[in-house]
Amino acid sequence: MPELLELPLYPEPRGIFRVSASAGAGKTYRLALHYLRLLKSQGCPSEAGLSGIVALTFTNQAAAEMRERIIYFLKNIALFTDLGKKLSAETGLFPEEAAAWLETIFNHYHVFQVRTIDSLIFTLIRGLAIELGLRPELSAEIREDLFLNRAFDRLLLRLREDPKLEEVFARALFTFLEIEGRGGFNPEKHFRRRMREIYGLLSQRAGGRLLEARDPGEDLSALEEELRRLGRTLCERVLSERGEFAYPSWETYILDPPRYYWSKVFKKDSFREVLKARCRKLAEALDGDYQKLKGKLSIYLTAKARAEVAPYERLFRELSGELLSLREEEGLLQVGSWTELLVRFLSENPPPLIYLKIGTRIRHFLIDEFQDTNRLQWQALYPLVEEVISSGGSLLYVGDVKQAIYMWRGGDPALFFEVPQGLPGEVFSESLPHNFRSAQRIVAFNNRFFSTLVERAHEVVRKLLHGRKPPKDCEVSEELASKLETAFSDLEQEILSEAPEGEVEIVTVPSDEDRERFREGIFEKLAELIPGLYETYVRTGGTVAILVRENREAEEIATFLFERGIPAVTDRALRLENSPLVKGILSLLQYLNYPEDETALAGFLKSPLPERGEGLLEAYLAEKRNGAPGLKAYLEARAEALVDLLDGLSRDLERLSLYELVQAIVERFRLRERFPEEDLYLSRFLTAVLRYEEEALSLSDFLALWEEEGLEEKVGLPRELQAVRVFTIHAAKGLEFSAVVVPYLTWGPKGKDELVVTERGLIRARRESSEEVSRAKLREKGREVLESLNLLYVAFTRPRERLYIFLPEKTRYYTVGSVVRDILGK
Ligand SMILES: Nc1ncnc2c1ncn2[C@@H]1O[C@H](COP(=O)(O)OP(=O)(O)OP(=O)(O)O)[C@@H](O)[C@H]1O
Repeated sequence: MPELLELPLYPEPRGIFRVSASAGAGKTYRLALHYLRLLKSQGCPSEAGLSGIVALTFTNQAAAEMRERIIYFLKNIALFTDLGKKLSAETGLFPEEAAAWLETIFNHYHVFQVRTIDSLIFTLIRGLAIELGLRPELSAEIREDLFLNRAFDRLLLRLREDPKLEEVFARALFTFLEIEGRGGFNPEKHFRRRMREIYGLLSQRAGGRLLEARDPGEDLSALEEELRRLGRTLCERVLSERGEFAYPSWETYILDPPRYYWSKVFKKDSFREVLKARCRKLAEALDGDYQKLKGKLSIYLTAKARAEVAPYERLFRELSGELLSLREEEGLLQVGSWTELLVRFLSENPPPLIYLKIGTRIRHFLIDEFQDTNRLQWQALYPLVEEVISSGGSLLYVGDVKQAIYMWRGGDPALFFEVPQGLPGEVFSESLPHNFRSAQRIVAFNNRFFSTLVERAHEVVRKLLHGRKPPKDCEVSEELASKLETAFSDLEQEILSEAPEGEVEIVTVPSDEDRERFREGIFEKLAELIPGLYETYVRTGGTVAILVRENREAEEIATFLFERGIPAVTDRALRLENSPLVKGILSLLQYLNYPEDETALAGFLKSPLPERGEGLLEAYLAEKRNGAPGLKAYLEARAEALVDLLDGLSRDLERLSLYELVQAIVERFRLRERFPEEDLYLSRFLTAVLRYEEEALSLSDFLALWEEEGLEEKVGLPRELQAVRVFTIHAAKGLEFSAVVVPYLTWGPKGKDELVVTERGLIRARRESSEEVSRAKLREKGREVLESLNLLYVAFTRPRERLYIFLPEKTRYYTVGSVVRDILGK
């Protein structure tokens, strides 16, 4: 099979190219190179040539990096640097051609199609708005949580006039409070959150497809009656034949199976184990009845597991209806629902014109990180790719199924190998054997570690699924282990002899049984390690990353480093709340939104925004004890200029956008001049505000949202930032760092949420559930097992030179930390 780079450029490459390779093998690099070769194949640089090549990535960040990489390569070729010479030889592009393409890109940036899959799908939807029954000006894309909140508010408004809805709502609330036993301090907030989770479960986890409306169907009380009748008959026969139960209480349980469903008496293989040994004959005679009872109980438990949470599904349907109305009335479409809408349309109609129109313009597709694509996205793209291939174009897709970490969002790594099926073109597969990223010792360590993991796949998977004492046979474990073996089969990489030696260090930390000591131990080690790494790498233009599983852990570590004077950023934000200025602006916004809010006013006074605010506040508090008036009245008497300024801002609220308002605050309090060291924070905050504003939020919407998750605001980090990066592994996918520390090896499958989506819809799985329900739950947990191991792989393969793994001396539960201990023989 020819290698991609050996394929002739003339005529243009046609067919399907698949590159699968382990981490750091140069997949993304290869994709960028291929992009350049495709430019070359277009002949004279032109807008049409540029728009005919579409490179798709998974996240906005990845798209931005890909664009940068392509431009960087072209610049190097144009300037004929050493790298440029190499690239020129590999791509066939001459310096003057590269310069001309650069100019074309800058002049026609809007057709420089390096974008996310979602954004392409949205373009398609917009092109089909009329056919889809959407408003043609459809443009606002809005975050799902926000969108759901609005749909939820609309539901609440309808409650009073719609008794049917009221009942649906009341039942869902009952499920939430009574059956699930949730609620907490602020039940409304938690209920909304739960409905968002349910929405996620039902729409995304189910492969992105919204489940059809359906009703539980089974009549629970009839089943209960039937179970009691079967139990009664069985007991009567035992007693009339002078039989005796092994334990007297079992008689009570058998008489009322719906109530005592959890009892061991329903878990025996045969009735012989239920009666005393002397009743063998009788037990054999009644075994058929016992099995029948058990079978019925299982049907009942499955039905119950459904019925208990069926109200959620009904409310979910109402919520979906509201989303639809929002879509129709306001032309809003939330992320995630686009694809479903398009796929549904495609399945009911012949490939629409837009596909043909776009399809004839696009000549080549390139897709990165394909292992995280979900089936629905692929179904939406398929007609377009088919059109491109059958008209002589190409598809190049790259990925690594070991790095599939978005299965929880419907990502389906099995797609990777299914893609060519049905596409009308020749298939070329290639794998890249070398590791270009990591130092020798790191590649050797990962080769050894993960191949041992594969050798012991069955044991590892069983323990992760069931704990340290797993059952001997478990169908789900076997399935998972063989999936793991297949995914990791091509894992070993060749080491480049010119790569630096590098280092892998296992750092022992206390057992995680005592959470507090464990945490302290980790922080102690970080305090020893990070300053040195900061000096060696960050100060000299390199990067140091601490990779964790949860955002919460990232926040905690970043704060800890911050307090020790080491600049640290998380992938979510430059810890905006660390900035007293941002805090002050938020208090002021709160006050402007609701001028009765004296706490907000006090917060603003305490912040560095007003020059003598803190003094004023202290004086006020001292006087207040003697019955002074409210804070605002106090300020009116003592700080007239400040009150005028506030009133001015209140008036501005009417005419300025949110972004302009924040800018006005920055200017009027001269924040940039007074606090130059906070400039970065202010810019970041303004960027975040701008993003929120694009979602057309009012000030109060903005504040509500910020309170919930503003601190998690994702704003791209400046590359040149001199700070330790504390990232989640999800955010670090595709990236690389000079040194990587993995401090918390505590993750593993949680299997925590009792709700599982099955073919039958939403069910509630508990320990005593029927076998069918338990298996569904176990499969769901199995997905988490694979994802946990893939996360380990992604984390260990990010460093270029040094890798530090913090290994707990002992672990309470069987987690990835235990896997590492087992594999390393610790
Ligand atoms: N052929 C090559 N020559 C020189 N450097 C390369 C080559 N291929 C890749 N690299 C470098 O190796 C590093 C890893 O490459 P890249 O990010 O493309 O790998 P990847 O396979 O996409 O990794 P991952 O799957 O972990 O995201 C990058 O720094 C890249 O510039």
